[in-house]
Amino acid sequence: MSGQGFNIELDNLSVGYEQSGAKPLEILSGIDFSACPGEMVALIGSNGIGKSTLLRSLVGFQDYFSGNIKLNGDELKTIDSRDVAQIISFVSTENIRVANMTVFDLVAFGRFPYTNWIGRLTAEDKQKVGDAIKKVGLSGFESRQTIQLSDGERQRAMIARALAQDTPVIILDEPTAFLDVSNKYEIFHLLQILAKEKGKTIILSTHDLNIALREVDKLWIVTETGNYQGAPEDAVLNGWLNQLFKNENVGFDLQEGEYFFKKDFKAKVKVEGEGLSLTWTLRAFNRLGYQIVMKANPDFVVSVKENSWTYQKENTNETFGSIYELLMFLEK
Ligand SMILES: Nc1ncnc2c1ncn2[C@@H]1O[C@H](COP(=O)(O)OP(=O)(O)OP(=O)(O)O)[C@@H](O)[C@H]1O
Repeated sequence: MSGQGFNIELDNLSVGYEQSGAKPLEILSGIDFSACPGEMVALIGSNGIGKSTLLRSLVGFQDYFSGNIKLNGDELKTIDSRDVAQIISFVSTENIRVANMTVFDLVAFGRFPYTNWIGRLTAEDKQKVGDAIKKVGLSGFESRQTIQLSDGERQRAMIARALAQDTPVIILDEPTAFLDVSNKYEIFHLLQILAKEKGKTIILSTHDLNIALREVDKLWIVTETGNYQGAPEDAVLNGWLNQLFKNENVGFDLQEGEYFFKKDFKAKVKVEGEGLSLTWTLRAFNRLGYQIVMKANPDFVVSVKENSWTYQKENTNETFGSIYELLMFLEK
């Protein structure tokens, strides 16, 4: 199946949980999303909105209530589970706590849909396992026990297991949750290469919105008021990202392409200068809740030169050698 690309279509899908003695608990409904081969999709939404529930339904780990999940036009429910394992691999936060075994054996588990009943690996299986370990940057870790790995290394090993499974669709639930920022970017980049070079359909849930906005082809957005899909730039321009959080203090900066926390302004500042020193001085004032003004009467003015920051207010004129010193002066 690995050579064939797969379209995924969710049509008026409703997902949730059966509850004994009570009516079923619907978590998400009216979901109309799609993804095609070569596309990397990020599923985003606030904590507890139902991202994991949706992904678990998508891989067949739990039943959905109504609507359709179609893989190349075939309803997921009608596909044999062994065949599904050759179409979709799944990396979840739950199976991160794996039993202790070597990295090689963990990744080799990815070959289970192809091995015979005793799970013997062929030379081709072993090569795919080795390639997957190399791709996630874990060469040299093959015989390391999984309990001797950091959270980030274990996360990479789980991704390698999905790569070894060599399916046309890879679904990952928060694959970058435990990683530092450089590793987050590397994993996004690696998945993007897999999508583009191998035509895989990749769907991942994430809270790393700023990275997702820069790296993925499409967003699936679930909110309390509606569900949306489109390019990250469509999401920004249509205001969908503003609906993600109930917290009215969190806003989305359309120019910067980043979320920010709304604060009451402390004072109005006019900042003069140029280049990177100016950019980062403005960032610092933003962070501390100063309103930056161009024309309105400022409460004070700061002039920025390469390595000096001069504060001017009425008769006071003070020069500082760093942003930190300037801020200490202002905040005291
Ligand atoms: N087995 C279960 N039975 C009933 N409700 C559940 C079950 N598992 C999760 N839920 C509920 O379903 C809702 C959605 O949970 P889910 O884990 O899908 O959210 P999520 O968007 O992935 O959240 P997060 O970003 O915090 O990981 C939550 O209210 C959760 O409490």
